[in-house]
Amino acid sequence: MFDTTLRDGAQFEGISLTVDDKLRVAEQLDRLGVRWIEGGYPQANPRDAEFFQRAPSELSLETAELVAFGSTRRPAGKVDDDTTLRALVDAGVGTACIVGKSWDFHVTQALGTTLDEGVAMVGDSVAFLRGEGLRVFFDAEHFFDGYRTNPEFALRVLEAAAMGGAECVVLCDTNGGALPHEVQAATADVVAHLDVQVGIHTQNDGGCAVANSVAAVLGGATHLQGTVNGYGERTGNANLMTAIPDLELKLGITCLPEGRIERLTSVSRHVAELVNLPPHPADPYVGSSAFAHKGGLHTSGLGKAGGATYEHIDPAVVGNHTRVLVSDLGGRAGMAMKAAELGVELDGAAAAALTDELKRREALGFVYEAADASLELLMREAGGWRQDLFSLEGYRVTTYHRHATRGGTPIDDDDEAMVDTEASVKVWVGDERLVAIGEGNGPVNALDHALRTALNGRYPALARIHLIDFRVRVLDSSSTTGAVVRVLVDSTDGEHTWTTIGVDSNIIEASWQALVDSIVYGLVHAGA
Ligand SMILES: CC(=O)SCCNC(=O)CCNC(=O)[C@H](O)C(C)(C)COP(=O)(O)OP(=O)(O)OC[C@H]1O[C@@H](n2cnc3c(N)ncnc32)[C@H](O)[C@@H]1OP(=O)(O)O
Ligand SMILES: CC(=O)C(=O)O
Repeated sequence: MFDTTLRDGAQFEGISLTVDDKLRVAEQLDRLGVRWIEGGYPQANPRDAEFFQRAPSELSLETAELVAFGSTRRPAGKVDDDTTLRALVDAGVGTACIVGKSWDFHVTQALGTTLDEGVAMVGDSVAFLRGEGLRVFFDAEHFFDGYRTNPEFALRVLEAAAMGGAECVVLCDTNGGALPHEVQAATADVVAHLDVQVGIHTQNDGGCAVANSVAAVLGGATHLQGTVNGYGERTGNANLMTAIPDLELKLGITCLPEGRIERLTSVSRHVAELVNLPPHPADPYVGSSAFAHKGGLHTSGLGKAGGATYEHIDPAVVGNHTRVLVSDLGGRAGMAMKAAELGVELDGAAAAALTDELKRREALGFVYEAADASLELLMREAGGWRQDLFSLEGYRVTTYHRHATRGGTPIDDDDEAMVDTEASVKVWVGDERLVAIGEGNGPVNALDHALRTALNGRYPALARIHLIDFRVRVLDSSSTTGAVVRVLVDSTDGEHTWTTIGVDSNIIEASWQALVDSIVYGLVHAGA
């Protein structure tokens, strides 16, 4: 397993890693147990060079070794004064991976040289690095396109790398357009032809990067390059989070040290945090939706005979877990399973009644799969529970926009438009009536302040509950400003986060519903 998240992954649009980020990603890769970590292109930029300088003292790798990436010498150049090759030697690692062209079209057009010189660039460069004491892997760029149009030249390039001392020639589908059957056949041909290890590196332009990696392994490749979450140039690389379990769990080919595959989900999500990209829910094996069941027929089967009915593996094997989603596409069985997941007791009659109520609400625009906290409150109510923390008598919100000009004339020289919002809330706690006013930078903020002021001192846990996100979606945009809106609010108590929902044609009322659910849920879970 050769991970190139820090090199090819860094070529993904939207990723820009600091040296500290790169060190943290390398720690995660080592935690997962890959054999090789391609740390970057030391000649390309000061960040990658600094990574290789700092890594020996700041990383203590247990299973992985660092590899430095570069290219062959320039056409008609000399290996001794080639800055890329020198940077690889100076990177201070034991292994280099260099890329060279194996498609005749690229040699003549992109490099602007002859095919013989193209072959010499590869052989000379590998031999130079070997002479400097490095182990060398050779990435044969555009191998499958080259093999399709001029197999004799493509194989000559691989031979030159092998003769120069490369211990692995890596067949690259650089444009990502190959299909599995051709990758498998070409790989098998190379394996039969050469005496060195053969590897595979695929891009995902045809959506086949993982399939092509698996096909190459079936064709005899024993070195697989890929990235965490499939990050990489353009549409990305082979996603190791998919390829590793495909190979280990489906084909019985060991990729990681014993006991590491169960770290797959946590490493995937941790690296997503480090590169600052949201994890993709539908990613196989590690995505949050990978084992999330929504259809009523599915959840019913799952409830009767367990995960094997609708899950291709036990999610725990890759560190993930089963989730049940309730929606208007589900029935009683899914509702009962979701209640059990949330720790709410719901008998059959209550589950059936709530299923009908939920379908009615979803028709109005509620989506409970996105708002587990509001769903839990609904379930509790279906089981006979009533929240007695507070009840609303009424609220009022006013926003005053005072313009900076009057009749086109500024009111005074430095006056700017002012928008003030004030809310008043009247609630009952038991038989005590509480009235409070709150100011805010908008209606929801003002209502939140007013409600907290009214409840001040009653529930100390309220101080720990904060809103962290607020999303509004217009549900019937044809009604323009009269449309129904859906508000989702994310909240936290510093330890857990939860999501609540409100739907109404009045955005303030929808927000109020989500706000109240958020506070009630937070207080109930704090034991208030
Ligand atoms: C398939 C892959 O993903 S390979 C990795 C691709 N990743 C990157 O390119 C990221 C890092 N790259 C860089 O920072 C820069 O491109 C550098 C530092 C490597 C080179 O920068 P520059 O010298 O300014 O060259 P520039 O980027 O404009 O062009 C690339 C040069 O490399 C040459 N080149 C391309 N492939 C190879 C190769 N396999 N061996 C030697 N030279 C090559 C090109 O012909 C071009 O040379 P030219 O300037 O004489 O036309
Ligand atoms: C080397 C590489 O990243 C490629 O050929 O796609």
